[in-house]
Amino acid sequence: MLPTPAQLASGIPLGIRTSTLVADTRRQIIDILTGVDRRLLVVCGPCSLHDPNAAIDYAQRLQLIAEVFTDDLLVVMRAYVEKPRTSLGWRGMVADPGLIGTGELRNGLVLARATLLGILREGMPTATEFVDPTVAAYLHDTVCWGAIGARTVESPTHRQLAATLSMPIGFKNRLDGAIPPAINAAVTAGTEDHVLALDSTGTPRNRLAAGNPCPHLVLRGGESGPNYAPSIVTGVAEQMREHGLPALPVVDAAHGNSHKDPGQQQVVLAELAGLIEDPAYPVAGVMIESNIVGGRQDVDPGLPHALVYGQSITDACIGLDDTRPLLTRLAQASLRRHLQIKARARRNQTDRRSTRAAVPSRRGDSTGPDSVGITAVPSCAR
Ligand SMILES: O=C[C@H](O)[C@H](O)COP(=O)(O)O
Ligand SMILES: C=C(OP(=O)(O)O)C(=O)O
Repeated sequence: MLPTPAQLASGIPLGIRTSTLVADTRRQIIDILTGVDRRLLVVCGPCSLHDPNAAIDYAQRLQLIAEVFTDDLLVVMRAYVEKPRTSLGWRGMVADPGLIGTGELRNGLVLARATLLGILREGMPTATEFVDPTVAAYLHDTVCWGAIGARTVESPTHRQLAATLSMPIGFKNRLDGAIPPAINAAVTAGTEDHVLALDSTGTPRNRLAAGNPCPHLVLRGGESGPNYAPSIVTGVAEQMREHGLPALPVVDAAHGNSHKDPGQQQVVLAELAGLIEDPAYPVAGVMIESNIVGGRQDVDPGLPHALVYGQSITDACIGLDDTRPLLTRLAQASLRRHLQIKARARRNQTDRRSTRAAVPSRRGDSTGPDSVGITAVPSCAR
């Protein structure tokens, strides 16, 4: 028998420092997604975690880089312990920690929870994709940002799962590039609903899910091509607002936006940095697939542990040496965007002052909001 979620959590508990980090980061991410916090969210890290030591090592190295940019970036580490596959393939640390397909789920759950906690202990906030709703019951409290991926975005079960989760959830556009299913998912997940869910003792319950506190979109490109062009991103932000979901989208520089090619991912990130400087480009963040060593490798079934340390066994990633300058460039873009918004607000204020001086009878009129691309909107959280 497997442990219940409560049994696993009591063996590998969150401490005060780590649970505070999770709660604070969730709040900060929501503020960024809704334009209250001016920084850029950066979800950055390996495509998947297979080696706990390398994962903690990456977290330590990323933390040292991220702490330099805290004024301009909120860096959250991709800590993906479940992998959705197009067809057959390794399904991640939870399902197959031994990398040989023997399904050691007990070890997988222990290793995944311990690794997520280890990353938090290094001071790095965590991001993951929720693939199996039952697994979510074991890990959700260790996660600051969550994704529902391109392969599951239309699944009612995953939308209901997101409605029960308290971290902001990003919904990816479909593999073929279709965006409306992700908008439908965000609307559904943001709505209160009765769902069948396991409680921490593993007992099935008819639970009233509050709705996700900040459902938003992740534009990951697709078979129809990349989807981070300003016209697409602006359209998505507008549609979300029309649905009463004020969260700005995140752009995934990997996957369909760069054909899983880390060289192309760097090109996309450089382009994104240029776009982000313009306050009219309404994005809250970017996603990067990065690892200690760039590229990818196959697991040899006969020698599953003869692997290059710190290199992906799923999608090819950008190496950390190349990730550092990209984060520097994104921080610069985030700062420039902020300075442009401030300069524009100052110009608007001066214009209003001169209008008032010219038309003294309009005393008492409302000045109205500044006309900048990213304005503070009410928080998603209810
Ligand atoms: O992010 C990782 C992969 O893109 C995802 O798990 C699917 O991979 P696959 O198409 O190789 O199965
Ligand atoms: C599988 C992933 O992404 P997508 O759903 O966009 O393919 C991922 O981010 O690991």
